[in-house]
Amino acid sequence: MDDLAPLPALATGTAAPAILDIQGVGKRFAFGTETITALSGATLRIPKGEFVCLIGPSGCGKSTLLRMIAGFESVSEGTLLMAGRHVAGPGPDRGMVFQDYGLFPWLTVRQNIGFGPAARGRPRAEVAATAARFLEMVGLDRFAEAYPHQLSGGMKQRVAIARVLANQAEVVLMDEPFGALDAMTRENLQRELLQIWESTQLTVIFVTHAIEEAILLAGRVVVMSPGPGRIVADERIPLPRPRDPTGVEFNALRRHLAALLGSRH
Ligand SMILES: Nc1ncnc2c1ncn2[C@@H]1O[C@H](COP(=O)(O)OP(=O)(O)OP(=O)(O)O)[C@@H](O)[C@H]1O
Repeated sequence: MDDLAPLPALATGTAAPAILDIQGVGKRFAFGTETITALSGATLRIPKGEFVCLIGPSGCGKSTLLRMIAGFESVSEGTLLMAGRHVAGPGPDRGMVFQDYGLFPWLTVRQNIGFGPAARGRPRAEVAATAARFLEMVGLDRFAEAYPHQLSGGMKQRVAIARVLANQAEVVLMDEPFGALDAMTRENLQRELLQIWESTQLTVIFVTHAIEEAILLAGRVVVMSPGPGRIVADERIPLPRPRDPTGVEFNALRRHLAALLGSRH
């Protein structure tokens, strides 16, 4: 792929390669005459198929890390490898889902979902079949010819997820994707996202402020702190799914993560 520069020599160790290998990654921004260190020394090894949540207070560099993985921001220090290759820019193998949906308002739902394959010049029949498959996966067949302004927030977010999947993303990067939705819609989409994740080989990296959302969804929760942004903990969530937020173990994890965050959530 031309957006990922191949390494001169790939490691050939016996361990399964991580789909994302983040080693000592930092990000500095020039801000007027100052330099802001948004992230420092982030190290994470994420195997294919993992569901990882990033949590932490505002300004701890969650979005910055996600944007570097997406290839929207360069890396100031350290190395960031996707499938063994340096990330040098955006690519269809990494899809981003934003809180504000980011749909093309002039395209129908079907056209939004088929946008990536169409833009890459895939044959028309293949684009149509791909769009139909993901329309069905997110339950929006009936709204295929609707425009984004005719959809609810939850439906728009389903389109955004389907668009990323239709583009054959291997890693889905989600930046507080359900933050703007009402509680019931959020719960439905959390459940649907887990179903999609379980039925595919996707790797999901999901940013949230909400401890409960992280424990509901993730196999692993990465806790970050600000000033400068750092990874301060990397916790497994050993509970079987579906998870019960009223359960004793769930609550123990909630208290544990709140203590790590140093706050009273
Ligand atoms: N383009 C930029 N130029 C200058 N500073 C930036 C830029 N982008 C981010 N920052 C700074 O980097 C730090 C981390 O920002 P980031 O958006 O990654 O945090 P976050 O944890 O995602 O916050 P939130 O939860 O509020 O979205 C902040 O201090 C922010 O002001």
